[in-house]
Order: sequence, then structure tokens, then C-alpha cells
Amino acid sequence: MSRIVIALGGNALGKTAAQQQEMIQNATPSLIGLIENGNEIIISHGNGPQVGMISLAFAVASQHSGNVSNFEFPECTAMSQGYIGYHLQKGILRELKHKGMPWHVATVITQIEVEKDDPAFHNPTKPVGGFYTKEQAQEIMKENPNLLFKEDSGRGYRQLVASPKPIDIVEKDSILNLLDQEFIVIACGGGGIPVIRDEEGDYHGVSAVIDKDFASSKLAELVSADYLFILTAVDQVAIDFGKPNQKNLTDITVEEARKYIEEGQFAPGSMLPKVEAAITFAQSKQGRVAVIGSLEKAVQAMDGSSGTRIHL
Ligand SMILES: Nc1ncnc2c1ncn2[C@@H]1O[C@H](COP(=O)(O)OP(=O)(O)O)[C@@H](O)[C@H]1O
Ligand SMILES: NC(=O)OP(=O)(O)O
Repeated sequence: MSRIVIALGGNALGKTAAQQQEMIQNATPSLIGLIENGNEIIISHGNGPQVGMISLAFAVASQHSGNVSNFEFPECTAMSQGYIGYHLQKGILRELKHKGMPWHVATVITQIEVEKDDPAFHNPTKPVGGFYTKEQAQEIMKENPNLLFKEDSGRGYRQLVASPKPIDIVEKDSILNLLDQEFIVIACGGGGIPVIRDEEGDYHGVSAVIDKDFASSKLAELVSADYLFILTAVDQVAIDFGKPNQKNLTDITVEEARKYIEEGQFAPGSMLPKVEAAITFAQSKQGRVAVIGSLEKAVQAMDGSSGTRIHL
């Protein structure tokens, strides 16, 4: 039996509640297939599009109605954990019932500690929300000089927010206890709610969005996982991505992955954090393997017939 942490990409979950449920319905047979094959799974997920949408919805509504307040990113990430966790629980329970499997599933609202002085607070790099044209992005930045937009992997312009590195998972004992009780645990959604710890040991939310790939790598180390699957909208990591000579990668060492990073092969804010998180996990212990692949192909990611495997 292998223990697998599966990180589901926020962009791969679609833009609307209906799309999200459809994406999850397509992905659950493959996720539950891993359990049928004798493995144990722990699920995390992104929230880039969702947290941006939630934040924007409150910002716009609060401008037009005295009955709606604006919400900061920690609260918006908490809402995204509930919204996505709800659909994941619903989809997984349905598949378990269909297969007659006696597992339980629960979402843990997860806070993740970050460093108060993380330099990332002064250099926003995490794309959130929807995609805009260059002209639309410039117009928004003119009206809101505190917002920053940048091009994201050839897909359009997106808002950038600070993305500090995760240092500890506050609810780690709850996660480990649920795993001991044979729960399928959904945790660290949206990279976790970023919090800083004060001198009394109390936690306070900070305005940022943690990259779920880094948070998932932390989670995978915490639960002593054998595999970290980072599932997104593409089947494999590529070099020369989007160019006529694009080459998809099937199996690479940590050393090769580092070389490709140095060559600038992976876009910051999208594929780069996935490859960096995969390296961190794969090098944490001999035998650990990270796979970057597509949402519906988790079973193939396990048997090596799809995805990009990264190992020492
Ligand atoms: N070198 C690369 N190989 C494959 N995909 C890449 C590469 N560089 C950028 N991408 C883009 O990164 C996307 C995955 O990042 P993103 O959409 O941010 O992930 P998530 O699914 O976690 O939200 C892919 O769908 C692809 O469009
Ligand atoms: N929080 C986060 O990393 O979300 P995405 O995976 O959607 O970018």
C-alpha cells in the first residue's frame, strides 16, 4: 500500500459551481480507483480562480450595497476551502456509495503558518482570479493603483497577490487523527489560510494566497506520503512549452528538473511552483516520487502510463 497526497489544480476545477462539480465527477473514479488498488489518499486543492472570484464578488458588492462588507484573502480562502471541499466531499461520497466502499470523507479547514517577514509580502507573484486582456488589466490597474496584473502562461492577464512559503500546518494533529480513523481527508485547500503566530502562540490571518503546490508538498511530508501527485489541466510537464518544438517529459530526476528550471523552462506562478514542490518532496527521502499529470488520470499517474515522474 502506498500513501498518496493528491493536489488538484484550481484552474483544472473550472470557473463555475456547475463546471467544478462536473470536473470532480470526472476525476473521482480515478481518485477512488487508487483506493481500490490498495492505496491511501489525502487530497488538497488549489483556489486561484475561486479565491479571486470570491474576493472580487465581495469587493464589487460592497461598493454597491451597505449591507455587504469587503472580505480579506484569509476569509476568502476559508470560503474557498468550504466551497471546494463541499463539492469534493459530495462527489467522493457518491463514488464511494456507487462502489459500496465503507470509507469516510472530511474536509479540514486548514490554517498554514507563514513567516511574518517573508520577502514574498513585498513581491506579489501568485496569479488569482479570472483572465483579462492587456487593455482590461491596464484599465483595472488605472482605477485601482494598489492592484497588480501580469500575463500568466500565455493565457491572459491575472491579478497577482503575495504568496509566502508555508512553514507549518496548524491543524496537523487533526489531519493525522482523521487518517488514523480511515478518513479520506481533504486539507490545505487553496494552499491553506495564511496565518502568522504571535508571541502568545495565537494565529492571525494575513493577506496573501499560499501556493497549494508548496502546501501540498508540506502536507505530503507531514503524513509521510510515498507519492505526491500534482494534478492539473495538462497530461505532462513540457520543455519549450507552447512552441513548435515542445517536448513532453515522462520521467526526470531532481537534477534534470533543476537544470530545466535554470533554463527558464517553467512559467512562474503556474508550472514552476509545481516542479519546485515536486523537487522538495522527491528529495526529502529516497524512494519518494512526485508526479505532475492531469486530473482524470490519477490511476495512470500511479502506473507510469501518464504524467511526468520526478525522483532522486
Ligand atoms: N512547461 C510547461 N509544461 C506544461 N504546462 C505548462 C508549462 N508552463 C506553463 N504551463 C501551463 O501551466 C498550467 C498549469 O498551471 P496552473 O493552471 O496554474 O495550475 P493549476 O491547475 O494548479 O491551477 C498548464 O495548464 C499549462 O497551461
Ligand atoms: N492556491 C493555489 O495555489 O491555487 P491554484 O493551484 O489554483 O493556483
